[in-house]
Amino acid sequence: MTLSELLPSLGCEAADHLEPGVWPRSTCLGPGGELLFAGAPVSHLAARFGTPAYLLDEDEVRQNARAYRTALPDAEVAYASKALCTRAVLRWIAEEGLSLDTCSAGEIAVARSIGFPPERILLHGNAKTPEDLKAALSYGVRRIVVDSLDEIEQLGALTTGAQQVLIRVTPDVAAGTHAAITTGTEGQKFGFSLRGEVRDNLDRAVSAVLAQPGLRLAGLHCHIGSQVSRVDFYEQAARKMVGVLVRLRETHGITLRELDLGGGHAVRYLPGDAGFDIDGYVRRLRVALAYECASNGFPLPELTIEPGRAIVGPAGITVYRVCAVKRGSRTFVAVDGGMSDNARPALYGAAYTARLVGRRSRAARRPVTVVGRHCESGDILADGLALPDDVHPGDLLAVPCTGAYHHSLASNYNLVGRPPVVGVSRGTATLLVRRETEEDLLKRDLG
Ligand SMILES: Cc1ncc(COP(=O)(O)O)c(C=O)c1O
Ligand SMILES: N[C@@H](CCCC[NH3+])C(=O)O
Repeated sequence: MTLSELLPSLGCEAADHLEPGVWPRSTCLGPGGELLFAGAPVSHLAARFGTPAYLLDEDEVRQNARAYRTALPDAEVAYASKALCTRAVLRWIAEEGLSLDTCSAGEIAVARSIGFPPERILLHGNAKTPEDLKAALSYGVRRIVVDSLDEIEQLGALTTGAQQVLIRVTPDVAAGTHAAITTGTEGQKFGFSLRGEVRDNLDRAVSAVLAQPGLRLAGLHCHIGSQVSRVDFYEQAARKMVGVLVRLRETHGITLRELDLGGGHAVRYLPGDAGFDIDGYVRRLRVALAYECASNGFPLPELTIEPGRAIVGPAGITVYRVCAVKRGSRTFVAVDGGMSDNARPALYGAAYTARLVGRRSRAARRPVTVVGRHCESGDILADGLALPDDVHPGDLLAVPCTGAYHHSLASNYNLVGRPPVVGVSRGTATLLVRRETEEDLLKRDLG
């Protein structure tokens, strides 16, 4: 049954009462201002699981994963688990046939605990610890993406078999995103430089890998950044990377077969945000790769991509309860969460929208600043947001597009326990990660 068929039976109004493009596809407004999320009333979920809580629409995660598989049937799509790494999410990803991009022994442990096939896992990181490398080797992770000469030596010393590696390259493509999540330019910490004069340059990396009997060089990797909406930056990166493959054939006599172009595809946090055109991306990538390969007589490489945010971000919302409303030169609506469950405004100046849920108000709307409970004046969740003037303590607020880099970036600042993750599918809610309690926090403090 499609959502539009389902809406009347749920007593839903048209979904277009919500800001377009930023709420999960299954959300709609029900009677009395109720927000229905994946078929369940958000106020019921808040009563059952408490607030703040991360709610995740399982079907949307699966649909987003499937959309990549459909758009790129001949490529490997590896979900970047740093966006949200829980056992249930990795199970859905495995069932949808995706691969997995991990970046620590911890993420590998979660993948291993649900039996995620190791031949479909990659390990990333600019500073992999011996524990990270050993975890990857002991689970049989198929590809390790190496990021420094030191790592190549350390990995070479740990392997006896034929561990496949990709070399991470700095393609020097600026991705038009926030500086803190731009990862493909010279002068940031990731990848081997294409410049010959620096110590950790690509040619040295290639020679170093080829000199290690336990390593087998399978291909190259690059990742230009995150929350990137312009497809032409990926096209630029793809062209450059083929150029690099061609050059390595000339200089080192090797024809590398794998090309991993990373992730970074943008999502909409606000109605005016650009988002990401997957079909346009696929079209332009195919043309760029085909053209560059054909004109250099180079075989089309096997392609891998690593979207994280675009798969889980739009499938999640966070629900908060209002603790206090303070009216002055500015009106502050303070909620029971904040920068500990959403670090993105403080880290990247990220902007969000929010809406009152669970009741309908006829009061005039006025701009407010939604703030968190933490001891910092920068703990702002949404600014200039139009909320009904009668917003009061006890009200529920929902914030969309919180499925990626919210739970995974959450902290215990001010010793606030991290919120639960609740999976919802067709009206049924399941607790995926429980709320962190004071007991949990005390247990770690050994006095
Ligand atoms: C190597 C690598 N691949 C994939 C990703 C996923 O990025 P995103 O969640 O923006 O798709 C990241 C994070 O930016 C990354 O560092
Ligand atoms: N944490 C960033 C994304 C980082 C991507 C990882 N390389 C964000 O929330 O936007």
